[in-house]
Amino acid sequence: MVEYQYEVGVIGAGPAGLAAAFAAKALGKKVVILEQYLWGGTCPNYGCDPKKILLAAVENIKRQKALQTRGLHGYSQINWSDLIAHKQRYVDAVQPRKIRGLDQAGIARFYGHASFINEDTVRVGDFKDTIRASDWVIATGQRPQTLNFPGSGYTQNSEDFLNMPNMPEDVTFIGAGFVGVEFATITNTVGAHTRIVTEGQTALRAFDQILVQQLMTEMQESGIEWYFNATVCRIDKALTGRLVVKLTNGTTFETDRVFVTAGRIGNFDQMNLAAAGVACQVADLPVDEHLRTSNSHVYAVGDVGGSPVPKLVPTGNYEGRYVAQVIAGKTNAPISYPTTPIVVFGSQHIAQTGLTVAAGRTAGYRVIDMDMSDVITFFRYHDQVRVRVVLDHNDCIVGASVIAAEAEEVINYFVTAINERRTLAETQANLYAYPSLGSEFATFY
Ligand SMILES: Cc1cc2nc3c(=O)[nH]c(=O)nc-3n(C[C@H](O)[C@H](O)[C@H](O)COP(=O)(O)OP(=O)(O)OC[C@H]3O[C@@H](n4cnc5c(N)ncnc54)[C@H](O)[C@@H]3O)c2cc1C
Ligand SMILES: NC(=O)c1ccc[n+]([C@@H]2O[C@H](COP(=O)([O-])OP(=O)(O)OC[C@H]3O[C@@H](n4cnc5c(N)ncnc54)[C@H](O)[C@@H]3O)[C@@H](O)[C@H]2O)c1
Repeated sequence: MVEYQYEVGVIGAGPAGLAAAFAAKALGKKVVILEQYLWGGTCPNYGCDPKKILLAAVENIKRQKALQTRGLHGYSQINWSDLIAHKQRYVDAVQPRKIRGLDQAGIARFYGHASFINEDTVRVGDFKDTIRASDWVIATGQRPQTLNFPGSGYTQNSEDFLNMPNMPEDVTFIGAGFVGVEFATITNTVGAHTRIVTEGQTALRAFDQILVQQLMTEMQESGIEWYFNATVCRIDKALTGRLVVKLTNGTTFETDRVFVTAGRIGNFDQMNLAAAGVACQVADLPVDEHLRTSNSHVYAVGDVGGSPVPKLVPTGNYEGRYVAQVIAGKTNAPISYPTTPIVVFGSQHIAQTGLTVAAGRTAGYRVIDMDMSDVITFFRYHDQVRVRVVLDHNDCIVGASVIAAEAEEVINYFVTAINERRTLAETQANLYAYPSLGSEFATFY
C-alpha cells in the first residue's frame, strides 16, 4: 500500500475545485485533484453550458417570432435531436480539455469517489493506496433534489433533461426556480405542451418580483401552464405509456415526462466527514469567514459550501482562488465578495445585482424604473425591456434589476458601477459604441 503525499488535495473537479487546484499550483504548491464522475463538474457537462447551447436555438426562434408582422415572415423549426447532437459535441470535448489542462499544469489527478479515513487522509474508490494532504479543499458541488411519493421513480432530473433524445409532446417540471423556468422555456419553444408545478405562489423567489410577474405572464401567454401552491403527490403509468400525475390540490393530468427541478443538495453525505472531524448540516457544509470547516485544514468551496452567496460558477471560482491564497499564506483576510450578479435565462432574461429594489425602498433610496423597449437597441428586436436601478443618498448605484433578452450583459455595467462606487453621472461620462447595450446604459434616465 502506498500513501501519496501532497500539500493541497482538492476533492471535486468542477469550477470551484479546478479554480482552487490551478491557483494553489500557481502559488507553488504540490497539488492533487480527485474526481468521481466528469472532469469539469456540473457546469460544462450537465449544467450551464449545455443549457446555453440549447437556449441558443430557442432564443433564435423567439427573436424570429417577435419580428413576425414586423418585416419577418415565417420562422425556423428546431430539430431537437440535431440540437442535442450539437450540444454533445461541445460536452464531449470538455473531458479531454480539462485533463490536458491539469496535466500541463503538473497537477496530479485520481479518478474515483473520495472519502476521508482520518483528518488528513483520503481513500479514492476501492484503491488500497491512500492520499494524504496538509490541506484539503472540498469542492464536491450539489446534486438534484429527489422527491419521494408513490410513482416518484418515474421522475427524471436536470441531467436527464439535457440528454433527452426526443422532445415529447407534454412535459412537466416540479419546481419554478432557475432550472424549471429555463427548461420550461426550452420545451415550450420547441413545441411541447409545458407545465410547471410549484410550491408557493410565485416563481424565482430570489429575483425582483415585479419583473418575475412580467416574465410569468409572458410564459403563460406563450402557452406554459402554471400550477401554483401545489406539488405532485402521485404518478401512475397509464396503459398508453403516458404518466398520470396527481397534484396535492386534486388536479390530475397526463404528461409524457416529469422532471424534478426543486432545488439541489450538497454532495458531502458519503465522504465519511466524521473521520475528518468536519461538521455538516442538512443542506451544506458550514464554513467560517476563511471558508474553513470545523477542521481548520479542511476548506469547503463552491456549491457544497455554506457561504452566504448564490451558488453559481463565478462565486465558486472566486472561493476556489481565495482558499488557495489562504493555504499558501498569501492572505489572512476574511473572504470579502464583490457584487455578485444573478441571472435566469427564461423566455426573457432577468438579471439582478446589489441591493434589491424592495431593500432600496426600505432604506429610503431613490429607485429609477424605466421601460426601455423603445430605444433603438431593444426596439429593433421588439424586446420588452425594463430596468430598475437603486441609487443611494449620494446618487451612487447600489443595485439594479433588468428584464431583457440581454439582461446578463446589461447587468455587468451595473456590477462594475457598484464595485467602483460610481454615481449615475460618473457611469454616464463614459463613451460607448453607438448603438449598443453600453450606449443605452450610458444614456439611461
Ligand atoms: C441545469 C443547471 C444549469 C445551471 N446554469 C448555471 C448558469 O447559467 N450560471 C451559473 O453561474 N451557474 C449555473 N448552474 C450552477 C453551476 O453549475 C454550479 O454553481 C457550479 O457547477 C458549481 O461548481 P462546483 O465546482 O461547486 O460544483 P460542481 O460543478 O457540481 O462540481 C463538483 C464535482 O465534484 C465531484 N464529486 C462529488 N463528490 C465527490 C467525491 N466524493 N469524490 C470525488 N469527486 C466528487 C462531482 O462529480 C463534480 O464533478 C447551473 C446548474 C444546473 C444544474
Ligand atoms: N442561470 C443560473 O445561474 C442557474 C440556472 C440553473 C441552476 N442554477 C443553480 O442551481 C440551483 C438550483 O436550481 P433549482 O431551480 O433546482 O432550484 P431553486 O432553489 O432555484 O428552485 C426550486 C423551486 O422548486 C420549488 N420546490 C421545492 N420543493 C418543491 C416540491 N416538493 N414541490 C414543488 N415545488 C418545489 C421551490 O418553491 C422553487 O420554486 C440554483 O439555486 C442555482 O444556484 C443557476
